[in-house]
Formats: sequence, structure tokens, C-alpha cells
Amino acid sequence: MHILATEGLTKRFPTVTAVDQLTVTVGPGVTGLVGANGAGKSTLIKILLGLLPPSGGTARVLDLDVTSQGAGIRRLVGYMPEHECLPPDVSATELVVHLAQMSGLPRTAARERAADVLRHVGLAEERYRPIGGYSTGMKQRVKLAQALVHDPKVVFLDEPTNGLDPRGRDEMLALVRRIGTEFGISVVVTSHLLGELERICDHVVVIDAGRLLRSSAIGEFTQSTQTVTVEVDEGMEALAARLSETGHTVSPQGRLLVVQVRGPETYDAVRDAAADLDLCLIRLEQGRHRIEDVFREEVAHV
Ligand SMILES: Nc1ncnc2c1ncn2[C@@H]1O[C@H](COP(=O)(O)OP(=O)(O)OP(=O)(O)O)[C@@H](O)[C@H]1O
Repeated sequence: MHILATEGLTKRFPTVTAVDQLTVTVGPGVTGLVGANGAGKSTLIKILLGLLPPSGGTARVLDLDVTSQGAGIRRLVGYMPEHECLPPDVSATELVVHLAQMSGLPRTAARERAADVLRHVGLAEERYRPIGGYSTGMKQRVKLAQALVHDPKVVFLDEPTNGLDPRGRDEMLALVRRIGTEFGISVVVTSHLLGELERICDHVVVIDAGRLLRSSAIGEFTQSTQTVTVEVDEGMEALAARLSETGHTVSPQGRLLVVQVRGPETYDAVRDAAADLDLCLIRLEQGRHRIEDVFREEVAHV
């Protein structure tokens, strides 16, 4: 079953079309929703939660319609909003227990469940202190805990690494990945940093100015642009010429030669060319374009 499916989904604000004829489906697992600031990620999430009515098109989450079944969707989906929205004068425990009760759990179960999720997100003793004194990283964890407390099937995490330092980012990304793998909850996570999502997602959806740019499994993203880096002690020009003759695209980078991989035969071609030319092959290293490079190329072609 699809986690979500949209068809021609559109959201117009008075001066901007934030989501523009978006047709996309997302399956289970960890999915990254990538786009620059203002691309329409938050607007899309709010529509999917049934919090913002679309101007056109349709969207379903867990097979529920966003315009008529929003409450049903919010029972099954957890939401971590982008911006800070936490009350400063209550503790994380008080807030998360309260929200667990709001979602329908009796008090004892709510307390147990809140303690569990706060532990999972890495908030220990500090959970009893008022949130106003927390660091940004701790506040992000509280937002994540409240998204998980009603045991959702899916969570929408809007820029969970926002405002975090590099270590905080790494920890948050690892946590997001664990939610998808160990907890078995499907995740839709947004970021404007493509490199981040590459590390933790199974699937990536790229949007630009509200339009779908690409939706594919992480492997497909990088496979089509695979390269191999070759280093020889000398004779790089001759090797480059020979590989070009066999139809390969090569580009010298300093002492290295980067060859576009067309298939397994590319590795044979490099080996054979080096042997024919009697070159000493020092390095043959598989490289992949990062999603960021793929994204740049696709934007350039739009
Ligand atoms: N309530 C609103 N009224 C008018 N315009 C809005 C509203 N909400 C969003 N927008 C506009 O819609 C566009 C998409 O905004 P959105 O917040 O969805 O982007 P985003 O990809 O989440 O970016 P960011 O990460 O910066 O939040 C932007 O141009 C924004 O200014």
C-alpha cells in the first residue's frame, strides 16, 4: 500500500503557487522530500495532514482522503513541525504525557508511553526540567517524541536537523533512520540539504517551485551517474585517448582520470587499455555522484 499518493495536487497562495500539479506516490520506508527553501515542502506536508485545503487535485495518506478524512489521517500520522512551537514553562515529560492523553491513551499508559519515547529520542534526566532551558537539539528531540507518542504508522518530519550543529545533525539523522528501521514506522523527512538525506533514505522525492523534479529509489539516483576514478603512474593522456576511442567519456582531474561507467565492460576497458599501453595501474576506484550533483544537473536541464 502507498503511504501517500497525490494527483495533480496544487496549492495557490495569493502571490505564489506553492504546490504545482504534483503527482507522486510514496511507499513504505524512509523517504526524503528534498527542495530548496520555499520549494513547497512544508505546504505539502500540511496538506497531507489535512491542515491546509488544496486548491486543486487530490491527495491520500494511508488511503485516506486529505480533504474529508484529515482527523483519521492525524490519528495514524505523527508530525514534527519545522518551527519552534514548544511551551517553555512545562517539562518534556509533562508535554508528551499530555499529548499522549490527548491522543486517547489513559493516564498510566500515557506516562509509560511518554517515558519510552523520550528515552528513545535520547532525553534522559533533563526531561523533568522546563523546555525553555533546553538546547535546540533537545527541543528537536521533544518535537520528535511528541510525533511518536501516539504510536503512528507514519511520521512526517519537517526539517528535523534545522539549527543543529554537525554532531547534532548526525545524531538526529541516525535517530530518523532508526525510526524507519527498528521502530518500523514509515518516515517522510524533509531537508534542503540533499547530502543529508542520501545517508538515511530509501527513496527521494525532489521538488522545485512546487513541481516534481524527480522521485526514485536512492540507488537509481546515483547509479545512472556512476564513475570510476583511475590513477596510473604515467601515461594518463594515452589512457584517456584510448578510452575515448572505445566510446567512453573521460575527464582528467589532476593526476586522476574520471571515467563514466557504461556498465561492467567499462572496468574491462580500463584494465585492457592499461595492459595494452603497458601502464602501471595504481588505483581503480568506484565513485558515485552524490545526489547533490544529480540534482544540480537536473535543475540545469529544466
Ligand atoms: N500561509 C501562506 N500564505 C502565503 N504564502 C505562503 C504561505 N505558506 C507558504 N507560503 C509560500 O509558499 C511557498 C512555499 O513555502 P513552504 O514553506 O511550503 O516551502 P518549504 O519548501 O517548506 O521551504 P522552507 O524550508 O523555507 O519552509 C513559499 O514561497 C512561501 O512563501
